[in-house]
Amino acid sequence: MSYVSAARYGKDNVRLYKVHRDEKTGVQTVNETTVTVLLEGDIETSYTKADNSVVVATDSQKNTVYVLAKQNPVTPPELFGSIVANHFTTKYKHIHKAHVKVVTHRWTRMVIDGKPHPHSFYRDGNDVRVTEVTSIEGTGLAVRSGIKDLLVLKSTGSAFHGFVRDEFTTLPETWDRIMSTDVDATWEWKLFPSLDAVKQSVPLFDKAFDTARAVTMKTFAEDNSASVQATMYKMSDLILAAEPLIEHVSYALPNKHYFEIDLSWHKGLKNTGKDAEVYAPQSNPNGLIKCTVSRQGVAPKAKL
Ligand SMILES: O=c1[nH]c(=O)c2[nH]c(=O)[nH]c2[nH]1
Repeated sequence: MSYVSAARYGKDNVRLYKVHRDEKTGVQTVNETTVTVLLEGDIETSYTKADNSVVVATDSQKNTVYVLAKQNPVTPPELFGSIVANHFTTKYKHIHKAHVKVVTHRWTRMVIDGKPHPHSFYRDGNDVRVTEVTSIEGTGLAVRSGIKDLLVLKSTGSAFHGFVRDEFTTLPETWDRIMSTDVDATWEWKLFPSLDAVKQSVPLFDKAFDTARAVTMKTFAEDNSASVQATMYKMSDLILAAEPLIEHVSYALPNKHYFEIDLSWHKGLKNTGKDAEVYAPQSNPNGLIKCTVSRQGVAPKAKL
């Protein structure tokens, strides 16, 4: 009649904070993340036969995250995610895949009277660093890193013209528009055959994150954009060029529209075209433009 064709389960929204206290200098360093664990394996009978003997309780999964956070470094998140994912596929014979997502929230050290403060931090942006690791038994660790919710806007330097015009088209062509998006960028690393291989690459992860964030902002700011599509391709290409171990870069960019407002009805006020100053930001609908750019010679990315 029916069968379980796909199943995974685990703990979502495991919030985690870890502090490092440097005893010599008194400087403290903090890290706050939200972790998701999802396990796959020989677990069908827990669905079809109420067989809980195959269930590693999600409560135990949460406890495991806390214990591993105490016993291991939690940064970079690619390493911590790999440690947690690898734990589940090695500890339990019947668990063949473990998906671990680590969302890192920003805590930036305060500068007080020109000096970095030893133990005070502030949230300098709502963007988060997202790392997803899948430990695949007998294969290795698939690691995907990214930035999410980085809200950016440029007030000029963006055009959109030459698109299909037919009986469905009302959008005027523009050579100067506002461009705004919430950046969602991910980059996928060449498969790591083991946890040791991830450990050997530790210095690359923060470097790649800083590069991707900087490339995204610089390209967004400096590109004379023909479209969201053309700009996001340039960003992806630059990230691939900067880090040889990255095989795929994906962006998903909402096009957050700002509409001109015709105010000519009020005493002939000019507020369109080159006279536009007051705009109406739109909440919805919005464009949504996605792409994955892969290194030449690398097969298209696998769906995990
Ligand atoms: O950069 C853009 N790409 C599109 O595909 C598109 N479509 C649209 O209406 N405006 C835009 N802008």
